[in-house]
Amino acid sequence: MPPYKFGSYPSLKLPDEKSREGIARLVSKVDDFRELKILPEIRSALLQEIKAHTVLRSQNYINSDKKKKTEGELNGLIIRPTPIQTAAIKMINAKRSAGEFLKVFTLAAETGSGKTWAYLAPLFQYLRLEDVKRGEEYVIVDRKEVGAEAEVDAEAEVNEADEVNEADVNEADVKAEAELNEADEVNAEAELNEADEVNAEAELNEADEVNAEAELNEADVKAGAEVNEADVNADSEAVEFAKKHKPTSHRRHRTGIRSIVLVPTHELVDQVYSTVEHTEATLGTKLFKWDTDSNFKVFIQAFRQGIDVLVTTPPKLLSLTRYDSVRNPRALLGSVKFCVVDEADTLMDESFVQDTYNVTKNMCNLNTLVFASATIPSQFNSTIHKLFPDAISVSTPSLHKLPKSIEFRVINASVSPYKGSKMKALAQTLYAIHCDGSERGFEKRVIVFVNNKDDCEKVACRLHEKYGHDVVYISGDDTTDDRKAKVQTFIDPPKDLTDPERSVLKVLICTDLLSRGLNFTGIRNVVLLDVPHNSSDLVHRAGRTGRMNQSGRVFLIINDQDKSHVKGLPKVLRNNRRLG
Ligand SMILES: Nc1ncnc2c1ncn2[C@@H]1O[C@H](COP(=O)(O)OP(=O)(O)OP(=O)(O)O)[C@@H](O)[C@H]1O
Repeated sequence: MPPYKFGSYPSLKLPDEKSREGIARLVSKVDDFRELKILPEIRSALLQEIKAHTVLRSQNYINSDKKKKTEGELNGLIIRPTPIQTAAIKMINAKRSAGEFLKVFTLAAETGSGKTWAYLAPLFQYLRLEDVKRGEEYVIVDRKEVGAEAEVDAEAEVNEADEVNEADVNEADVKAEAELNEADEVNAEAELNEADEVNAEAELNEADEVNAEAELNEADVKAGAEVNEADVNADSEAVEFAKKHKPTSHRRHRTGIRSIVLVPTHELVDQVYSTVEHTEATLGTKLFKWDTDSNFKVFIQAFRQGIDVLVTTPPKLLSLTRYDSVRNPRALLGSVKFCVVDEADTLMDESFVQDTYNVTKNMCNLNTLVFASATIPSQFNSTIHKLFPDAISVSTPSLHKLPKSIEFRVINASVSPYKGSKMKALAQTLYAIHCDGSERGFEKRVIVFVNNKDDCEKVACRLHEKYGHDVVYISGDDTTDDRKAKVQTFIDPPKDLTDPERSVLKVLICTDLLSRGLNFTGIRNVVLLDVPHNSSDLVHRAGRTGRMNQSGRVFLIINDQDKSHVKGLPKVLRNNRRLG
């Protein structure tokens, strides 16, 4: 078992005020990606990907009463860094002092605030600079070819010294907090390392470890993992070099996995993979998705040629170690330098923590570990700080607030006309959404969350049989493909209606599993049929709408028994307070 406790995370923890203030100052100064220290090709890949796929493109369905934007207008959207993107890029990319090896960050910001790019930009930057330091083949950038972009970049070059100072100030704040806590905390990191060493030794002693035919040769991986870590100064030289050069198409093969993004669900594997995939052509990233439909032989081939970014779930990653040719997890993961644990509070809760721990402990050459989440439960926070006392919190000023763009309504099913029936209240709410004249010309989609998996079917059958709604539900019997197919209708943009006067409503009934991280495109209405078990669940479920400050509505259906649980909620929402 991991050397720490885990739990159901009843309350949320806010980073200390000093560190929040420091980050607010940092964020307020930046309004353009060009002001951030990212390499031009990474910035262009980022802007291109966001422009083409941002949820902001769904404004035509969500605000159907406003003038429809043309494709040209949508393509001309001005993309500015969100607060978490500014803070994360600045702090993760900040220069490290000599001797600093593993750096751990927790990124926390409200749902739909662009956390994926907040960790992907530093990840790409890390990979690119590592290439430079290894002396990969590069050609001098043709400035004319790169054009105005590169020139603007040269002009906008950030004053590196200032930036590092700012980051240092924040880091110092965070460190101060960690020191205060240190007295009453066991040094869990030491325990972790010790446990690792014992494990590693045991593994090395295993008779079948010496397998001449092993597909994954540990020596190769270690060789592949060899980067001049101590030479921190090489970083700034590499930045300068990379600005003037770009990679040739024939980069050297390097066995192993260089970075991993871990997520909790297969749907999220697809989502993150497709974001990275959109940059493949621009950045030449070699990526791999290890998921239910992946083939081991294909994986091994990709591994031998080198994987820049692997997207997977912890249990799936662990499943690789069950193949005869992958006996030693360290041989598999020893080359990983940058790891992201997305939806971190889920991946560190009791359903995942063992697997997350088992994979990360084998990343023995890790340089950067990023935990990203929209919520920081107290227990999660203390776990991270026990494991990594120097972990740096990067969180935004609006953390744990529901996005202002969400209109939140509480419906009491105990009163007339529902007379205690939550089903009646739900059916009535869906009927009202169906007829409200919004999302004109498009199929409307609504997501209904319940607390228990078994209730999905019951609710779906009642809605369909008694009220005639077009409903799909997530069932425990679904295969991964079944589930993905059901969810896809809600992730894709809505279909156009041939007759705009007709209103079509589709309903998805699901549990918390689908509340994490998924970008449902243009979903304007979310219904919570059960009161979520805790603030975290409330934040994530509500956060499937109102993404990137778009408008959205959340309906919470309660009855008299629930009343005491949500007593404080209206006030919190009215005054835009944080959930605790
Ligand atoms: N700077 C930006 N400007 C406009 N749109 C953006 C920007 N950054 C990301 N987006 C878009 O915002 C949407 C939400 O991004 P993302 O999924 O990364 O949010 P998140 O913070 O991870 O959400 P969650 O907490 O639910 O996981 C995506 O469609 C993404 O393309």
